[in-house]
Amino acid sequence: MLFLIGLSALLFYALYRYYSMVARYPPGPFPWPVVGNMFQQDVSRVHLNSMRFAPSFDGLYTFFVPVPIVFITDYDALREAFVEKGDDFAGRPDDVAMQIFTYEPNTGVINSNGENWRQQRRTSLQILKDFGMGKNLMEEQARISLFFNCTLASFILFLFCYIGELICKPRRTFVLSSVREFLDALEAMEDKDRVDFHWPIQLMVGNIINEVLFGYRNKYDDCEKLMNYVEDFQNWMIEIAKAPEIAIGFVAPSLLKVPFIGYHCLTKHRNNMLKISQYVVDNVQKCLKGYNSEDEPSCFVHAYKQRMPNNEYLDDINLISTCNDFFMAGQETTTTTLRWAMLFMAVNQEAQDRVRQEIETVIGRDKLPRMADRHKMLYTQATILEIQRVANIAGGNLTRRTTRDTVVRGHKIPKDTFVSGDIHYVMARDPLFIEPGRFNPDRFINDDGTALRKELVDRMVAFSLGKRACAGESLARVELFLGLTATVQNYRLFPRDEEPIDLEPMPLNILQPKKQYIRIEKL
Ligand code: HEM
Repeated sequence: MLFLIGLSALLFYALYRYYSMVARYPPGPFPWPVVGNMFQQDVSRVHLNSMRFAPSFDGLYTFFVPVPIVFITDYDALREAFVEKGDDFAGRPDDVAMQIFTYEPNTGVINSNGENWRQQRRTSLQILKDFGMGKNLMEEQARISLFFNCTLASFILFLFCYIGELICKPRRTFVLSSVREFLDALEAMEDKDRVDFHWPIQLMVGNIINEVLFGYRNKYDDCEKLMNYVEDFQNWMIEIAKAPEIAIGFVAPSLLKVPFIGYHCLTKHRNNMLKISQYVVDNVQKCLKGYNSEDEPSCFVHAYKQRMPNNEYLDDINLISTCNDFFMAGQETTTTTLRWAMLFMAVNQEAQDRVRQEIETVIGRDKLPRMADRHKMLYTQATILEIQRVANIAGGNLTRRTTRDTVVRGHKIPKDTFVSGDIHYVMARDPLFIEPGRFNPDRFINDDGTALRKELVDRMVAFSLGKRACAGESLARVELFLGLTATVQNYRLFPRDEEPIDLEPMPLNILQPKKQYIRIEKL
């Protein structure tokens, strides 16, 4: 009897402790002791979890798997957390997933923390900017209008500066060269009635990041190593998604120290990642052999190396890890979005015609589109926003970690809590997206057709928000714009009569379309 009373008291105390812990987090679906909400989630379709749970809570909820993760599902709450309280949400977890994915602990951009992350991210963004990604590419427009407005003296000064810059800093055309090769590959296809865009897009995007990082492109008929990297990486992602044993590392990280458990839950998967990353390591090392500190850097590796003497955080391991991050993050995301783009264009003939009409008016048929043209192409911009919104490729966003105790929407969130900014849910369910399931680029354009609707553009959060938002956004935007417009300028895309297009994504972390074919017609 005494034993039973003692056991009940212990049980009661354990329950009290558990639910006291639960009460420290924002409310969410009821968690059961020990297992939390683990059995309430759809592991293969994590992006659908918030569809079930978010409507019952006020923009954020906690899910225990069994460690607590706070999901932020409302745009304003996401802004409050990631932008207004950006520093509080700028951490990444140091959990088993991060150990599997990172080249070395706390190196590179995606998974590092603190000052090392800040320095790697800042340096990478500066290098990309120097190479003309983002703003610089768009400056051409401003220069041309300056040409007509200035006085003679300032015009001569401007001309000297402009020519000087052209000589010293030759404008790189990483993206355009790869887009041209992509069009050549389409041209060379014999059967245009049955085109799978996967590999042509994958190689275009892979070559762009390859050239940015290592200074060279793979020829289409000699790119086995790049293709192996892509295939191995995809298989590895599928393997990880189907490896329930990794969950042990989340539930009881201390068990990872036990050799057998540690090997199966962590080391085996990590070793596979290191094998795949050998492509990046080899390329970085090859690139470093050709480095000369006196030369103008022609690729990311050289530019990073040149900065090393002036920054104690920049070293060879961080260089490899950062290249690894950019190579990984820079391929599947943009490739998947462009693959969806081609399918949406084939399904939505009217939208495709309107994009082509705009290309013909602004650019014509004879030259390839440039980023500078984008500002005159409102409908095309709206179409790309809508493609990203409907494709909604991030099944689960990268997890953040709170760096201190903080508050969102009046709910306390303790330091070191894992947080997921549920960008998938925001793009699929924000009330400003009327009929969210319908592909409708016009939703992004104001009533008189003169500008984009800022409040909706802000809610297209595919690149996430705040200090940890996508570091490759400017490059990705260039790839999406040039990849899509160059295709539509040169080809008409149709569904095949005998094969309707399937817009249901595959259940992976990055929501890819299923393998399928469309018909293209040269213009
Ligand atoms: C359509 C294409 C892309 C999409 C939708 C996308 C989306 C994202 C998202 C959602 C995140 C996580 C942000 C967060 O923690 O809240 C992220 C992070 C990141 N992305 Fe992208 N991305 C794309 C393309 C790229 C490209 C082309 C590169 C590299 C060239 C890149 C490099 C990175 C890096 C390095 C991070 C980590 C940033 C950090 O932790 O500071 N991404 N991206």
